[in-house]
Amino acid sequence: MDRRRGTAGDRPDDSDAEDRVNRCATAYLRDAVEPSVSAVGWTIGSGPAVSAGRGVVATKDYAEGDVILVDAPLIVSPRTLTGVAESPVCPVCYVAPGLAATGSCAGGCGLPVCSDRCSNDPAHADECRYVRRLRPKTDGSRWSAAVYNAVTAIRGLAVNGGAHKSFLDLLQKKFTDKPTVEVEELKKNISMKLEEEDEQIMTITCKIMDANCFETIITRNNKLISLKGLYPVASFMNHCCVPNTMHNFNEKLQMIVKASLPIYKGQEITTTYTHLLWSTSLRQNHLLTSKQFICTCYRCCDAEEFGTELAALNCTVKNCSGRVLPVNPLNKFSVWQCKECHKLVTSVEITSLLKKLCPLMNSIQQCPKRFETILKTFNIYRNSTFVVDLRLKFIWKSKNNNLSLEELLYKEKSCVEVLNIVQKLGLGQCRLLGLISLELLKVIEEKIDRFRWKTKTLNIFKEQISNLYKISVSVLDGDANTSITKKP
Ligand SMILES: C[S@@+](CC[C@H](N)C(=O)[O-])C[C@H]1O[C@@H](n2cnc3c(N)ncnc32)[C@H](O)[C@@H]1O
Repeated sequence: MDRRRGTAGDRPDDSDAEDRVNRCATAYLRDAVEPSVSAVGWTIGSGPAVSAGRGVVATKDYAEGDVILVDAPLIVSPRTLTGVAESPVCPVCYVAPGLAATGSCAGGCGLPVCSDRCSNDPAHADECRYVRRLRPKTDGSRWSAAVYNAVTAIRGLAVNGGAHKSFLDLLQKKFTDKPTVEVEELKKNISMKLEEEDEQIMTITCKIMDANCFETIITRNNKLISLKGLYPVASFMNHCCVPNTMHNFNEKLQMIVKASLPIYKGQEITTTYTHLLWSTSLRQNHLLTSKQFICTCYRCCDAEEFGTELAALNCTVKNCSGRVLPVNPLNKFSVWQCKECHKLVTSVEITSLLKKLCPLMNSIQQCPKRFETILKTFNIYRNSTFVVDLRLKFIWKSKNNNLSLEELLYKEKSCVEVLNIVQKLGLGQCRLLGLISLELLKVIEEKIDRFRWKTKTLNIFKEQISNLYKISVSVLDGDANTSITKKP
């Protein structure tokens, strides 16, 4: 990838290449998305406004909540299975039938297709025929994990045979000399030899997915299923830890990219490749291992992350109530320092502490009482990224009508704390804001159901509910995976 920064149009080669990218992007959206929503107020290019290589730049102003882009997936596929305990989803309709219930496709491709209907689905016909010809090594009834994990790569062959194959050439590929695991495993688990050209396309497809794919969420049988989606136009959006967009997925699995912050003409349009509430070290680690770059955005440069102190650990010096933060958050070997007693802690000590802390935090179940005891016992900073993560798990997993009053109030407090962090980080109208506002709204409704409030108090709650409802609707409008049913 060309990481040079310069003015778009400085180099004739660059501007030709950018023209081609923009032509392909516009043609793709014209074909794949309804023309009414494919109008563009952005361009793909390089230059001083762009954080790396090519990026998407606004050609007009956008207000919070404005739709910037609706993109359609060029490839959607199930996530790769990493262990025998993991269950596949049907690669045609994406329901999760469970490992035991999963047979293989009646068409003989060795994929865990859930029903005859899916086996006979025209969308599955070409890949079924292709894989069958490769003679997958299965015992006739079991599905093949190797074929399943290669579905993404195999779907790249269809892209190569289609009208928008140019994206296989245009999109960034993960830089690696290592053989692609999915393709190597497929080769070992079929009786026929892969055609050289097919193998090449499959390898390119995997590298493109590694560099560009989004987590695509779909609802099946009331469960959220996480898939991989290649959205060829949105793929040109670079990362920022305070992105100015958010995205939802509609019923057709199209990605709706909206402005989460005001965006001005000439400004780069960004997304996030990590969790918004992870601390800088977690985000940096994720970006380096999965996308091979170090983010240097203004949030990453601020050890306190705009006062949220997500990375902070409590100081272990007796009688000191200070918090320890990295001196240089961009350097993983940086020394850490207590803000109060100024004691220095080496990165080795921090790493060893985090190694003990992570499994402990992961082992904590949903019970807030036990959770609070652990925080005290192990002297964990109550606003650290780990605690935020636990609060979020509790918010997502607990069912309001099953909670004791104490737990319900704890959930309310957790929602408010998360919303405060979202605000401090300046994340604007991000999806998390919509989802947490919706959860808080439901908690307040549950509280109203349980108590007989006086009219005056009720009116305050009604106003709060109405505000939360407005926020959730404006953020989650068109999101196929959330249901905002009740209008207060
Ligand atoms: C999905 S692509 C984004 C488009 C890419 N810039 C291009 O020219 O095709 C992801 C890649 O862009 C680069 N990138 C994205 N955001 C970045 C950032 N904030 N800092 C440095 N590199 C970034 C990284 O190389 C990353 O692997």
